[in-house]
Amino acid sequence: MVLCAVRRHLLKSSSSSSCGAWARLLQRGCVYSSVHCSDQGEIREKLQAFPGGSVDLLKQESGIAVLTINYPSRMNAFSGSMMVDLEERVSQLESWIDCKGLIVQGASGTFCSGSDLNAVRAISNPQDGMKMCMFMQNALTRLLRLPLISVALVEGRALGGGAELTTACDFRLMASGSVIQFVHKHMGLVPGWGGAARLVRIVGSQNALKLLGGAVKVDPELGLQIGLADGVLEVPQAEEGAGTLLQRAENWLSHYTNGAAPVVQAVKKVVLSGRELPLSEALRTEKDIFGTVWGGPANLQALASKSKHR
Ligand SMILES: CCC(=O)SCCNC(=O)CCNC(=O)[C@H](O)C(C)(C)COP(=O)(O)OP(=O)(O)OC[C@H]1O[C@@H](n2cnc3c(N)ncnc32)[C@H](O)[C@@H]1OP(=O)(O)O
Repeated sequence: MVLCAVRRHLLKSSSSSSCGAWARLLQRGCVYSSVHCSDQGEIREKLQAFPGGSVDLLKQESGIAVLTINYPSRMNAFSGSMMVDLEERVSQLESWIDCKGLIVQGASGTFCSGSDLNAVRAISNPQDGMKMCMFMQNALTRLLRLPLISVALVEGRALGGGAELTTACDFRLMASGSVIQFVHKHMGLVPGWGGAARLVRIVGSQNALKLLGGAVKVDPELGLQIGLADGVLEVPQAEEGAGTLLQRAENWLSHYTNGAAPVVQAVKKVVLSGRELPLSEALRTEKDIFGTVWGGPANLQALASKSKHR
């Protein structure tokens, strides 16, 4: 059922060169099945009862958006309303036709300290916990499947659900002094927002077992060593200005997002299909996505310019 859903997303989107078709399909609902999604409205209402902070989206003309987890007084922990915010921002990104890239960051020098423990305490009964878990799994799976190239810019701490959020991006950039830590075991938990499944795919099962079993603090050096981090950025000196780290992340990301939006989106889609579909279906989907860029404006322009790849 999961595979069918993924293939439907990819095939439908590849039959149209627009990002909108892809977006509409994803917006239609859930990443798994209607069973998991039947309670979305109910849990959304419950989550809204735990307000505080916000998740802010800035879409830029460059095609790069910035998503900011913003609740500094709680180290950017996710309140209930922020979980709903996140899902809404993902919907907005799904319908952004010119999207190419996304930077996910935390406000005020730290990434995200997971779920808001005050909200967690209040909804600690198993039924609501499961619904919240599925709500966040759904939102983060859709985030990772966006037809753009995303990077988590980790400054300060990414703890618990914050660490899981980093794995819902294509890349992770760690600022000097930052830490990613799956603290779930210390909380008597395991990841439930899809973070374990994604972590295994990023660092392999041996490393994932070590990180989860030992609640290991991953600093930039270890992050690079095991492949959790894709790059390390020096935190700028105060006199260099507050926006500089973000600018550095934008520069880093631009290596992958330079070029025409349909081509960047197609790159993400072929990689996504390779990652999520069995080989025969991935090959068919790749062919269909190829068809959306073959003979397109960027392809014709490249052919006309007789470019050499030296
Ligand atoms: C999905 C599963 C999950 O995510 S479970 C949640 C996992 N996260 C955690 O357990 C984080 C718990 N918090 C901490 O370990 C520390 O607060 C960290 C983040 C290391 C920061 O320490 P420190 O720099 O000393 O600041 P502090 O403790 O004084 O925190 C500042 C204020 O922020 C709050 N805060 C922090 N994290 C959360 C959280 N997850 N939920 C709710 N509130 C949080 C602290 O309580 C503190 O608030 P206050 O100033 O005492 O009112």
